[in-house]
Amino acid sequence: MSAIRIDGKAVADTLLAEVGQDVAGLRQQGVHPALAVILVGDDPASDVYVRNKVQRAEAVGIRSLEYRLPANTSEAALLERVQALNGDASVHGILVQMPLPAHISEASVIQAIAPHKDVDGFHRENVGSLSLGQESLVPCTPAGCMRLLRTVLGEDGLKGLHAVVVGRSNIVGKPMAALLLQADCSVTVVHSRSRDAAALCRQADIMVAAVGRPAMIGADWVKPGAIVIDVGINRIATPEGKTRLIGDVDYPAVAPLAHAITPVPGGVGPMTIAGLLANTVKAARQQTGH
Ligand SMILES: Nc1nc2c(c(=O)[nH]1)N[C@@H](CN(C=O)c1ccc(C(=O)N[C@@H](CCC(=O)O)C(=O)O)cc1)CN2
Ligand SMILES: [Mg+2]
Repeated sequence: MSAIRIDGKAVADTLLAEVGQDVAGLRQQGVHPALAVILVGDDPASDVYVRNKVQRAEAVGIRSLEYRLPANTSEAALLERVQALNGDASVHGILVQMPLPAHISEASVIQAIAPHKDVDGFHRENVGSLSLGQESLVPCTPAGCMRLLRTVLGEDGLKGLHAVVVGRSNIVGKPMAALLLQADCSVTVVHSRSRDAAALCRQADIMVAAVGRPAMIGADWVKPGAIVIDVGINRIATPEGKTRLIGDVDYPAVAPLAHAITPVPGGVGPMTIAGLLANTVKAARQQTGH
């Protein structure tokens, strides 16, 4: 039996429809949610993500402000832009597209965003609230993974399961582990220094792969019947001289033994932008008391 293919595009479309209704309701009450998106430099993938964020925001009725700054923008100039947006009460969400050019400290920029406008959920105040199980703006990709898991397992279906997160990045691995723990999973985080990573992964009822290494997770890493969430988005060359996207999971090898699995593309990726817009609405509500 082949696995359930978790359709992230369909789940994201449902979330976007909910966000659209929330935005319409807020606008009737005189609140127009607004998202500022800042891109520094001309990385082609970032350019596409930013364009998609702005288009999707507008499609659900969120006002978007787009700032495209040259690659040689100084850290001071970027911080100045962030401070100006922090002080603008008509802007509810601020997002700085990552990665930033090497001469700019991502950490400094993230900490400069007002926590209540930090719709990526990367600021230490939001990270701290998440790990304490308190209300916060949650990073969009891990929040999206949780929603996909609940579509398969139901609202309470994660309780007591063993979840293994592969990767310990600040933007996916760590917040993912915190969210799974909050859902009453037993959580293991596997990383590049873990001893016998494959054996740890084979214990997983739920596996979330977020390492950025194409097809690293093969069939011998996965317990039959596991639910596999693939966060990896790796662009690889094809023999025909083109490129294509693949995940961190070897999909053709793993799908036959998993209970459910996300494809790449069309799995976790679409949830990221939908989650961002949901966070923008949440931020607008919090800031306006609606
Ligand atoms: N400030 C941020 N920077 C980055 C984030 C983030 O959440 N906040 N995440 C990634 C990039 N990203 C959004 O910014 C992102 C990545 C992928 C997708 C997506 O929809 N992927 C599709 C495939 C798209 C394609 O064909 O290229 C999929 O997986 O189906 C959306 C958003 C790093 N930076
Ligand atoms: Mg993301």
